[in-house]
Order: sequence, then C-alpha cells, then structure tokens
Amino acid sequence: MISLETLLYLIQGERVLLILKKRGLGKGLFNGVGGKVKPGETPEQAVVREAEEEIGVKPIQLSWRGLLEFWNLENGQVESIHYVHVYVSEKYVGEPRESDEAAPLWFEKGNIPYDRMWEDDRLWLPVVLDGKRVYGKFEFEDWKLRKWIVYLLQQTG
Ligand SMILES: CNc1ncnc2c1ncn2[C@@H]1O[C@H](COP(=O)(O)OP(=O)(O)OP(=O)(O)O)[C@@H](O)[C@H]1O
Repeated sequence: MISLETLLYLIQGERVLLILKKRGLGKGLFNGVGGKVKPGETPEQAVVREAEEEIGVKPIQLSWRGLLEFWNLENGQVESIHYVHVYVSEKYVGEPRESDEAAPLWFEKGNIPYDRMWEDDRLWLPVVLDGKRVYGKFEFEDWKLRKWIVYLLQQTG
C-alpha cells in the first residue's frame, strides 16, 4: 500500500502544538496533526481538513517544510510506503480542542517529547522547527527504524 499523507505543526512563538493520537497508526504517541490525503484533494486541502477534524482549528497560512518517505518492511517485504508532506502554520482560526482522534498539547520548541514520538521525528523535526526544509527517507521493519537518510533542502525564496 502506498499512501500520500500530511503532517502539520502549529507554531505560536516558541511553542509547538502536538497531538497525542488516541487511535490508529501511532496511537499513544505525540505527533503533528495529519493523516491521509483523500482522492481529489491536494495535500494542502487535506491538512486543513485534518486540522479541523482532529483539533477544530483552521490553518490560514501554510508553509511547506519538506517531504518524508516512510517505508515499512514486514518479513523482508514492503508492507507500506508513506509519502508525507510536512507543513507549519503560525496563523490559524479557532482554539485547539480535543477530539475522538487526538488530544492537543503545547510544547516549548526546546522541550519536544521525542521519547514519546516516532523514532524518526528527532532526526528531522528539529530542522523544521528551525525554519528549514527537509527531505528524509526512513526504512522501518515492523515499525522499528532501521535505516535513514535526511537532506537539508536548499531554501528558495
Ligand atoms: C513511521 N514514522 C512516522 N513518523 C512520523 N509521523 C508518521 C509516521 N508514520 C505515520 N505518520 C503520520 O501519522 C499520521 C497517521 O495518520 P492516520 O491515522 O494513518 O491517518 P488518517 O487520520 O487519515 O487515518 P484513517 O485511516 O482515516 O483512520 C499521519 O499524519 C502520518 O503522516
């Protein structure tokens, strides 16, 4: 299965909004807001929809921060490949609230709970929170991280 997905980090000054996922892939871990892009949607439309569904806020300015590939292998076979567009937003409407899917929580940029997040996050999220763009490819076996490569993308305009 190959899927196109999104991740969004709301930023307020020195704080970042993460969600504690209550169900699905990554349950019990903190992550950005996000999910799968549905047929007919652009990644930008999908990430706005996910923010509304998961925490009840509408981002009104998105900044694209990179592309991540997550490959998961099971018994030496590719089980799934996830292409994830990453965004940050400093402008949104509404106050983050809890939903069936997610509980939102603010963290200081210097105090992100990496030990309660996906293993790859500590390898690229600091770059994104530093205002830069990344490309990363991460290979997992049974969702345990085995190999990775991360590039800093050149900043264009
Ligand atoms: C493996 N390392 C990883 N590191 C960081 N983030 C990861 C990730 N693997 C998946 N993610 C993100 O986690 C969300 C899952 O969302 P997920 O619940 O599958 O999607 P969606 O809300 O559409 O779910 P339904 O299928 O409708 O239940 C989605 O943002 C996706 O990009």
